[in-house]
Amino acid sequence: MIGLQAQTAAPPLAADAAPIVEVRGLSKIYPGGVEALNDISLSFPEGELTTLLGPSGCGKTTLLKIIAGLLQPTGGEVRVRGRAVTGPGPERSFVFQDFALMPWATVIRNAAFGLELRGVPRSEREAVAEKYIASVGLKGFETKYPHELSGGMRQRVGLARALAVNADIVMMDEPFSAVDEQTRRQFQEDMLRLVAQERKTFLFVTHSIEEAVYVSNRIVLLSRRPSRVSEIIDVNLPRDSEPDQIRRHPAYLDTVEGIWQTLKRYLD
Ligand SMILES: Nc1ncnc2c1ncn2[C@@H]1O[C@H](COP(=O)(O)OP(=O)(O)OP(=O)(O)O)[C@@H](O)[C@H]1O
Repeated sequence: MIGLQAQTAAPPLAADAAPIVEVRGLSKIYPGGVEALNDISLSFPEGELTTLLGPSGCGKTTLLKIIAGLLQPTGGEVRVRGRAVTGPGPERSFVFQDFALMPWATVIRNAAFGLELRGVPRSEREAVAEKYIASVGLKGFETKYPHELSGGMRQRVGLARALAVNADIVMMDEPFSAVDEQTRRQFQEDMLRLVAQERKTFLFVTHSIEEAVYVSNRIVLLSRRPSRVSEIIDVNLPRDSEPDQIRRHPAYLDTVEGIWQTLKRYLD
């Protein structure tokens, strides 16, 4: 099938890139006995966007939070550039589902907050924040407060904050779930531009197969809880085409359909 290749197929883009994050034999049993992950092993190539896709409640957020160092696994380990993860680190940033903005702080302060926590002087951190506020399309909104922004704009502030700390790995947990389709598509374009320009590694969680196929270099399909890796798909789309052309391209349509056929098996 065009655009849908098992990991063992001819080396696509993703297979060429060195892994920046390695997950080995990861398991997570929550207190109370919920087994979220069971022996997950995965590697995430540097400079690419990998999406975790799977049935609701299968453990995507759990996996992302363990990689972020926000949650401890029950078994196994995560390595970033070969070093074991024991907690959060400056090379990883996390965009939360609810963006976690401070309501009493302006856009620029919110965007610069990660740098403020690191003790970066105000003028310096605001200069960096300004750059990323502009890059997510919010130039002119620096002095606004979160309640003066739409949901999509608040998400952009969350993204600007994650980018401003200049982490190599940006993790995003369903960042587009609460916005309208138009905003969502605009955001997808922003993200593709950032992946191309910033050369960062993005780890992305979404419920949308179409969104996953549109933005990803690689998609990891997870099974029902306790999650295991069901399939890894390298997405090869004509990225230099217009968005509408990409969404009509056989490679895009075949990949969406192939994933749907796999995920359907996990639905009750
Ligand atoms: N703190 C917790 N304590 C106990 N169980 C939890 C906790 N957090 C998550 N779980 C359970 O672990 C499983 C995996 O949750 P997780 O949020 O990682 O899944 P998900 O794939 O991100 O879900 P969704 O697609 O619905 O966002 C779920 O059954 C959830 O109820």
